[in-house]
Amino acid sequence: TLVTLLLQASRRKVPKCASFPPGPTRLPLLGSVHLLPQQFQERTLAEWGTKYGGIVYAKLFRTPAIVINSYKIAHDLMEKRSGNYSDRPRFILIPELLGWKNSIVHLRYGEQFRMHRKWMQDAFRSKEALDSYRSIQRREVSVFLANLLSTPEAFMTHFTQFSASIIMEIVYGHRVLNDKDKFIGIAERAGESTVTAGSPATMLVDFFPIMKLIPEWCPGGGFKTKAAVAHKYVSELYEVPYRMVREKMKSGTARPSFTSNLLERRDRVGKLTLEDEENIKAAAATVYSAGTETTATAMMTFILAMVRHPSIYSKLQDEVDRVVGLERLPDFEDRAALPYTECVIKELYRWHVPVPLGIPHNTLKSDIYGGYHIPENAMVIANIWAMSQDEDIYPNPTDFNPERYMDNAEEDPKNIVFGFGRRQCPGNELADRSIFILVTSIAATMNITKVKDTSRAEITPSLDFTSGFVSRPEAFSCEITARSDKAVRLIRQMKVATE
Ligand code: HEM
Repeated sequence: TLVTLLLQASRRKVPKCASFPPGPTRLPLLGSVHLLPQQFQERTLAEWGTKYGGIVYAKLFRTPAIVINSYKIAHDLMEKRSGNYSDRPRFILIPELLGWKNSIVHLRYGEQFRMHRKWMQDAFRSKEALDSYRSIQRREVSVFLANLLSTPEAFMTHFTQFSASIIMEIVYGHRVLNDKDKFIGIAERAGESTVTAGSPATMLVDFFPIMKLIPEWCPGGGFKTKAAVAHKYVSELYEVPYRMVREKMKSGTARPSFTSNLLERRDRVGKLTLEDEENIKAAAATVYSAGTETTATAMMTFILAMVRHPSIYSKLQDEVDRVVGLERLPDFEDRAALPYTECVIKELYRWHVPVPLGIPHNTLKSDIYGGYHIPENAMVIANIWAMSQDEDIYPNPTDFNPERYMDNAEEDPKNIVFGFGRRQCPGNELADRSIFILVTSIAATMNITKVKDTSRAEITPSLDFTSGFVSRPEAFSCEITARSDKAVRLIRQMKVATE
């Protein structure tokens, strides 16, 4: 009878008619990781898609993984069945060893996640909240344009300062005055050390939780040294700006912010617990780290695309000039009248997606899709990059071609690049508004051209991108110059008016 029961149980786990989706060979212990390179994993996972189909089954060590390379399948599972696909796998390295505790990015699907998600939705998805950030965005655009006039070659740094300043002010009410800002320094150290400590090799601990018990001095324990450095910087990011807000609130000098609003709400309903404080610190630090590099990356891609496609840039400038005129700079209200600009923005998201593999989801229960069995507790990896380059949705996907979206002919990439379902990026609207106002303001005031070598031949920047969680263009050069004296005057006037 025991044998019968066991047989029944195993039959229940994998229904007779359903097998796992096809996938690459799996070795004992390793699963399929021996087939995964350290760099540009999205490309290998996309090759698996070509070979085995839109849904692939693999094993990462002992963890079952479902790789989704097709937008339709991602939509069917992660959107339409999002109740089952919105959990995260248990990560150890980043939340436990690097100190990103209570960060929504790693929270399992449950009460605490829902609370953080609501905070994010209220602050970054409501029209009222988003509209209230416009004045900050306008001011930072004017700072950005003035910086671009004085040091155009440092455009990459200016984009980072732009997105960092906006988020610092929204999250902590702190106004950034220059690139030597103390809080930005803290956040950058936390971000950089997380990337260094979180390389694919050290991620092993996520698959072998037992490794976290290995002492630092033991062979194989080296990852813990890097993790300890990151932990120190991440704690600084959690604590220092938070304490600044608390102190300013006490002295009555705090500007309203994401952090001060959450604290006030808690204060109003009674005592603020230590647990509340931990959650608020984590939410604030997470917004900063999730929102800065991603937005800056999309803007770097915009410049790269425009240097390589001068005729598209002049068409964009023509539309902006026609709608906005030459007497003022573009504003958020102009958006509805700028259809070509809208297509350029869609295409810059798709042409090179900032977060190629998104963040893995996890199944809560087993499921059947297309006759295949999807196990419970499987890591679900949506290959956003593969979807953005899918020839069936976007013919000639490597071309930068804004016209493909005219008359809504092709899928809006915004449905892909920000992820899926209840985990979809809560900062998508804020990022999109920042990108709109930057794209149009740059088009209205600046010319972007290729640099020339000593024999005056134009140099086309290459299409090289960094590999990693966020993938941005490798550093490249271009000429950015003011379009006219009038454009320079408008930038100066806007700077004075928004200060
Ligand atoms: C162009 C800019 C951006 C891109 C491409 C981007 C992309 C993404 C992606 C792909 C995910 C994973 C979604 C999933 O799991 O399915 C994500 C999550 C997230 N993003 Fe963004 N993002 C951007 C900007 C921002 C901004 C500005 C903020 C903050 C205001 C932000 C905050 C977050 C947070 C908190 C999460 C985790 C959500 C959760 O786990 O529930 N992002 N983002």
